[in-house]
Amino acid sequence: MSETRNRVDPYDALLVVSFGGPESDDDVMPFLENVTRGRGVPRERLEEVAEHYYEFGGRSPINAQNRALVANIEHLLAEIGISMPVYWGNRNWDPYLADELTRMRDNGIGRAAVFITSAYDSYSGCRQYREDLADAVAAVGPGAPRLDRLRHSFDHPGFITANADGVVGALGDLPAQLTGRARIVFVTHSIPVAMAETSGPSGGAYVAQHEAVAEAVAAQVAERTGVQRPFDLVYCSRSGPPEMPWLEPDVNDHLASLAADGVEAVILAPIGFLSDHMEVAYDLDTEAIATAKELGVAAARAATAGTHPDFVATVVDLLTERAAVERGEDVTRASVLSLGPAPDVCPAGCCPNLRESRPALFGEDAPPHPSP
Ligand SMILES: CC1=C(CCC(=O)O)c2cc3nc(cc4[nH]c(cc5[nH]c(cc1n2)c(C)c5CCC(=O)O)c(CCC(=O)O)c4C)C(CCC(=O)O)=C3C
Ligand SMILES: [Fe+2]
Repeated sequence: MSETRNRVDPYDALLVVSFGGPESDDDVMPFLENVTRGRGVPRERLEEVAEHYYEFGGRSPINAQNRALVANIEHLLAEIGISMPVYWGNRNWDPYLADELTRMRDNGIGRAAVFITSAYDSYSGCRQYREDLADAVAAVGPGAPRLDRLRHSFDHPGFITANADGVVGALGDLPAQLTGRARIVFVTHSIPVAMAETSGPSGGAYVAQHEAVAEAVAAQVAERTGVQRPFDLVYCSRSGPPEMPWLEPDVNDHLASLAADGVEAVILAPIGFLSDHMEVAYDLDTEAIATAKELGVAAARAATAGTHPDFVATVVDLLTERAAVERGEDVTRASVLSLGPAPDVCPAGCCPNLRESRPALFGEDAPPHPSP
């Protein structure tokens, strides 16, 4: 059967699943303790990160971004004639996953699609969400909605275009005489090298996916501006104990080496973040921008995919795609990278938890749904 893409059956709802963030000073430490429980993050690192949040009044931008994303998805669904509720739950802060699943159950939601606000493969960006969802479903028990995870969005044309738009927009923020010479510095969250090496179905997916996105975004920017700009992929927000290797170079060190090479202007393009998280607000907009200023390098930050219309449409497209798959139709998957698309269902052992074994949804190794 060929596909019909304006339908969402068999799903009763969409659940947006995110990281969560604090909204006041009093939330900050309990939030950080939730995030780092059992993760071996040194106390000094926690105190340092807490200061970043306090500088912003204890409020991360992430929740407001997610509320806006949900509102935009609801709006687009209504516009294309689909009536479907959209829920939102977080791994690390209110509204928590189990509470949201309980609310869905009470509203009669039997089956829901899950959009995770993380575009790439890694334990932190994929399996950790899947494990926390398995815990939340088990906590709700029989009657919890059945969940299917939408595939990762990194290779979707809407994600690439949203990020290319961000870079083109930021070029306009640089002094006019420098835009032609600006280098694009793509930035993502650093992760432990061991996590990167084991990411995805056969390892190395985290870096490979980011490299492919960087190349595609840079190509689109070149096409639109008529200037072929050099680009790099670098990392921010390193955590963990100092003796543990994490992905490098750090964005600040990289800016110093670019300055030493005579680079006069850069665009910081946070392709690793779907919206303006604290890493973007602090590590890039505050810290890296200050580093660039000290070095005498002109710098502007590209917008994240956020609520860009093409990205909102990406979420809805992934939803209608998966719904068609579940109805047994043959689907065409929008994908612009030679790597993609990522699978709907993760192979067993994909993005492993290197610390302990926990049940995770959405994989060939997923536990059965609690029976009624
Ligand atoms: C790959 C990745 C993503 C992208 C995928 C995704 O989006 O999920 C991501 C997102 C986020 N990370 C976030 C915040 C934090 N991450 C931390 C710690 C860590 N992140 C890691 C990786 C990632 N993190 C890792 C390997 C650690 C070390 C501890 C561990 O192995 O788990 C810590 C502890 C303090 C510190 O160590 O920095 C905090 C506070 C927020 C919310 C920001 C806000 O409030 O706006 C978001 C969206
Ligand atoms: Fe993180």
